[in-house]
Amino acid sequence: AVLAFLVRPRPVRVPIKGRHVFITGGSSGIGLALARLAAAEGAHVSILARRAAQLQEARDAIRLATGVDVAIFSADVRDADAVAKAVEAAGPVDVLVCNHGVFTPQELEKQDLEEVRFMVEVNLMGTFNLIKAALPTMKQRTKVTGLPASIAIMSSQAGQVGVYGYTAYSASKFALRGLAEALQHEVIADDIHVSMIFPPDTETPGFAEEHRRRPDLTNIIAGSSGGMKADDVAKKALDGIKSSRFIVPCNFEGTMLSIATAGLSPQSSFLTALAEVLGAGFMRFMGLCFQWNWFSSIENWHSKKKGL
Ligand SMILES: NC(=O)C1=CN([C@@H]2O[C@H](COP(=O)(O)OP(=O)(O)OC[C@H]3O[C@@H](n4cnc5c(N)ncnc54)[C@H](OP(=O)(O)O)[C@@H]3O)[C@@H](O)[C@H]2O)C=CC1
Ligand SMILES: CCCCCCCCCCCCCCCC(=O)[C@@H](N)CO
Repeated sequence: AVLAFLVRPRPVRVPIKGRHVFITGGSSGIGLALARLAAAEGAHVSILARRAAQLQEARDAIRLATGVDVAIFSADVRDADAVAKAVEAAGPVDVLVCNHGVFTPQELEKQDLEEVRFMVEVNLMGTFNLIKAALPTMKQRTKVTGLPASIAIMSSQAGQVGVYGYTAYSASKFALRGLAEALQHEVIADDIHVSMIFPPDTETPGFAEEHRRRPDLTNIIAGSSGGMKADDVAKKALDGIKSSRFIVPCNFEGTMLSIATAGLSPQSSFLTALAEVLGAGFMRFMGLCFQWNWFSSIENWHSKKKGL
């Protein structure tokens, strides 16, 4: 009862049907699955990505699957002006999904700073550009419609725990959490609810590309969490958005990880708050077990390499 009183922001339902859902990276993988799902649920969907041909393909695929036409916008999220133009052309947004992301795993020592900067600029600065562009009209819109709105940010389980080979990627995804926590304070008065999605490895075109060059140890450590299909991640993400959850885990390991890393994040579900309060000590213990296991893998890998 105490927790039911304590949890903030208060849980609300964010409706999807008939509302404008704007998804970046909507031409591929998780973003495409989410666009299809939102369209199937009766949303007006806009998708944004760089490559126009992929956007058109995505639009055709979504039309085939749902009979719905989505609006497409070609822009690089790093280009604030281009993003602002696209958002303006798309019209006021009810649900903004910042899903675009790039990931090229490599040990920091081997990775060029150019590539580090690329990940930070797309994953982090791109999200700033997008939110800055959409927020003013989103705020007006919640006043006019009287319905809660949502800003969802695609993080990763590598945004909850640092993983070998992901120095730049994890940094960019951890940064999004700071953005999201602070932003939730700033937009709650406008009835805008922030959600962070934390998927594990997910079968997508981007992941297939990534997998070809991922260091062995990244594969081993990321393997601690079961892989998922893009459609299943999209379903979890949309459910989380609709129920205005701040933290949205996608699989069982993700639920454990979210309890272990709850920190001082907002929590609108009193059941999850209860799990966090009661589970804190045990989950810390489990986290130490996982780290023990990961450091053992790293040690073994190095001694094997020396042995060769
Ligand atoms: N797949 C996975 O294993 C996991 C993915 N994630 C996260 O989920 C999100 C989606 O991943 P996934 O579906 O695998 O990715 P994909 O690589 O399959 O798709 C990425 C999408 O983002 C777009 N995009 C990339 N860079 C930019 C840019 N600079 N400006 C505009 N659009 C851009 C791409 O289009 P285009 O290239 O044409 O611009 C594409 O539509 C990412 O944020 C990723 O970090 C999190 C955990 C696991
Ligand atoms: C309390 C104990 C919790 C236990 C669970 C721990 C599991 C952590 C595994 C981390 C996996 C990181 C995958 C990142 C995927 C990703 O983002 C890339 N594919 C790029 O897109």
